[in-house]
Amino acid sequence: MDIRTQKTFEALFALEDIRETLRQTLPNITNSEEEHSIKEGVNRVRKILDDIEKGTGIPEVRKIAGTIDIRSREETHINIQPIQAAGRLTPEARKALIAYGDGYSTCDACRKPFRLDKITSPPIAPFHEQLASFVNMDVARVVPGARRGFQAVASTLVNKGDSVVVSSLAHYTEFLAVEEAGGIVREVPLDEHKLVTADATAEKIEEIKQETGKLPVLVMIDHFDYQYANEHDVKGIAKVAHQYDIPFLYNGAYTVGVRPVDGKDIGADFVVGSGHKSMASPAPSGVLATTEEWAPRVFRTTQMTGDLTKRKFGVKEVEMLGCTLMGSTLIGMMASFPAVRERVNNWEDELKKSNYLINGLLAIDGSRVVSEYPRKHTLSKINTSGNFDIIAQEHKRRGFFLSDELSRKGIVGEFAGATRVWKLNTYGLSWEKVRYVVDTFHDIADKYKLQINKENNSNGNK
Ligand SMILES: Cc1ncc(COP(=O)(O)O)c(C=O)c1O
Repeated sequence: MDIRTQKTFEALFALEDIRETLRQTLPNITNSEEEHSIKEGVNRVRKILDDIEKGTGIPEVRKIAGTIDIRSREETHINIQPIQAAGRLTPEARKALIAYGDGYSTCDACRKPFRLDKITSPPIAPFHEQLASFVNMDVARVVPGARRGFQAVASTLVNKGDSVVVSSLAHYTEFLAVEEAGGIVREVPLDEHKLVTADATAEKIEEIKQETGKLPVLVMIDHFDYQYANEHDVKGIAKVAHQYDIPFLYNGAYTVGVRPVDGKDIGADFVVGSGHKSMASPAPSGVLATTEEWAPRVFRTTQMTGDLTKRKFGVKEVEMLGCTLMGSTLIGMMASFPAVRERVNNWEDELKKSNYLINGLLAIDGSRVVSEYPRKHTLSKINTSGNFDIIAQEHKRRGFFLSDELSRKGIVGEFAGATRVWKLNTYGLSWEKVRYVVDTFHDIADKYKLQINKENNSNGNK
């Protein structure tokens, strides 16, 4: 959706808000000053809509947008922030946030068997089915963040002292989930390309078996890690895990919602995704999907009864603590889902843009890409200690000079002050914006007399 359409949508929404206030207040208005100010508000929104039509309205929109919690960064800037890109909400999700802000607003039509994933109005039950088929698994639940997916699986499978195999680039939340269950994390070392391989995973499993006399109870690997966004051989690793009869958890925090994910093809027993990282959804949200085989264990229902009252709690799922996401978090996720389901098909183009930008940076003498290259993700880590950081040493603003230069040109999101090793993300930026970012970096390089090799901008040296 282009910015103009989005603005129109937002202004319409603000207008709707004012209309609602009018509807509620008008019959009681005795105070002509109040009436006047409401009418003035309506006129202001009308003017914004006119301005948008003429293409002149953005600053005015920002004023009113502030009142309905619209962030100004995406309206007036190009944001290359590394972890926010694919979690940014669609206008539909923004609308859902307000409409379903009340926590139990999803529960009006909750009928027997009284569980979130069984509610059909709004269509939460079909959404769960769509989520499962989106990642080609059998059963799915929404969870408050990928970390709660790890937690549910670890709590189900891991007993005190059990080993769990993770990558040595695993996210800290995987460690916490295992720790909480009483398990011990064992990391697979990286190879020289900073990748986790199937062979290294097999060696680690053998090592654990030798040392403890027991096999690990779970292998949990990030498809793309959070450090470099390098792609790890999840399919090969799942195969190894299964050769030992160990279940495999696929961490798709950086994939589910941005590129196609086929859990069955990968050989995953569990697929975990993050709504606020990669599914244009409000935080905290995520998905845990599994197979028919594992669903009865990880989504087991309670056996508890009240000792005095003999109450039973029906089909409430233990690991989900009954129900998980409610209100606007869930409806926001659902509102973005049609767009998310569609956008995964654009992944190849997203990768072209990512590589275009990285190549543009590599063309500046002294740049290096720390992530694997060519890029297989839109998140990348780069090293500019050989160019921008040298300028920073002499500059009166030190490391902040680069952020100053970028934000002067409307580019934000890099870690302010970081001119050595830093991350950026191109996800969702149009070609026009990506080209503009590259041109801006080149302009800054020119200004500070750095060498640019425009013909040879595919230098991928590490
Ligand atoms: C690789 C990876 N896994 C898991 C997580 C946790 O995701 P969530 O915030 O949805 O719990 C993150 C968050 O940054 C991550 O980078």
